[in-house]
Amino acid sequence: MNRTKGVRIKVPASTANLGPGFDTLGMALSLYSWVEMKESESTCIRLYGDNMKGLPKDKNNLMYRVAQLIFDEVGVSIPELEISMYSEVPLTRGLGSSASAIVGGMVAANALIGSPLSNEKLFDMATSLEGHPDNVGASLFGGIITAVWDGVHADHIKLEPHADLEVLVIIPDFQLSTSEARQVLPSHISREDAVYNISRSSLLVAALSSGRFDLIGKAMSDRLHQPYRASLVPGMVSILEEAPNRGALGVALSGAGPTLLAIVDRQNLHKKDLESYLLDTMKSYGILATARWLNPSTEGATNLAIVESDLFVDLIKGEVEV
Ligand SMILES: Nc1ncnc2c1ncn2[C@@H]1O[C@H](COP(=O)(O)OP(=O)(O)O)[C@@H](O)[C@H]1O
Ligand SMILES: N[C@@H](CCOP(=O)(O)O)C(=O)O
Repeated sequence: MNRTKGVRIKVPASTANLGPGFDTLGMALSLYSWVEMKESESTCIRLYGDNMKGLPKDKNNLMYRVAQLIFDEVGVSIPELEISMYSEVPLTRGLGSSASAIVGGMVAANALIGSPLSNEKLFDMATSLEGHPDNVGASLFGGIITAVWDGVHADHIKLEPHADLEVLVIIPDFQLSTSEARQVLPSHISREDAVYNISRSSLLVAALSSGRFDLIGKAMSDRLHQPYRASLVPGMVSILEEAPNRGALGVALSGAGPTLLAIVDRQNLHKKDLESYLLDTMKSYGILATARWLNPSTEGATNLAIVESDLFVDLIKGEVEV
């Protein structure tokens, strides 16, 4: 087996669901994590930047655990690893931090042993761990992905985001774990609501593929998860209703929340007004939030260069180890 000295991977964050595509649609975003991994005499995990605060730095760390899943799958033994990670992705805000860590750890571990596993196999393993393919698929493949998971295998098709699509995320200053935001969901839904979502999710994929910006707003409406999660995200209901009148092409809860996402036409001249409206509305509900203008990331983790390196420090530009 061809083992390289060390590997470095860049992984995009993600926004899952895009409204109606619960557990199905995802889009990679230009907010990144970097993971460096190499064999070591004893395990050492270094985490850089405020977003990494509180995460375990021993063999319980998610990235170490997913790396061992890869080695077990291939039948190699590398029990001791040096792993470094720097991430721009805030934790538990609905921007796919866990998906980034899973994908980053898996792609890095696979690369470390000469990439014996295909991207499709990594996708199956990552989906099995995360429980749904939307956010891991976006981080792994980039672009907009539509995915299906049958409990064993995940299939996907990647759409190239239109060059005029820009994304505004409003990140509240509180955390909401995906597991908590899934607990409020009902286990059964009516046929009417199922039809409502199937039709809009299909329309959204078609609108995104064909550049029909005029239909994105209508297509991003949802009855499967957002109404049930509304009580967890103050201000969300007002924003979902009003943001399309303030210049958003469409608006949704990002992943399991609490971040809200607006899809915007890059040419829109009133982007600043939209941002102010969203921040002011959150504030009126007592929520402080940060706005970030992002782009869809067309490249996923697997498409970016894997380099030999043992100088992670180059990359982190003075970020402090936490
Ligand atoms: N770099 C990382 N290393 C280890 N664990 C991580 C990392 N990033 C995220 N996690 C785990 O994922 C959890 C957040 O996942 P989740 O609740 O799904 O929210 P998110 O929307 O950010 O993915 C964190 O509390 C932590 O347990
Ligand atoms: N489909 C999932 C997506 C969760 O994404 P995350 O980025 O919030 O972890 C859900 O809506 O629960």
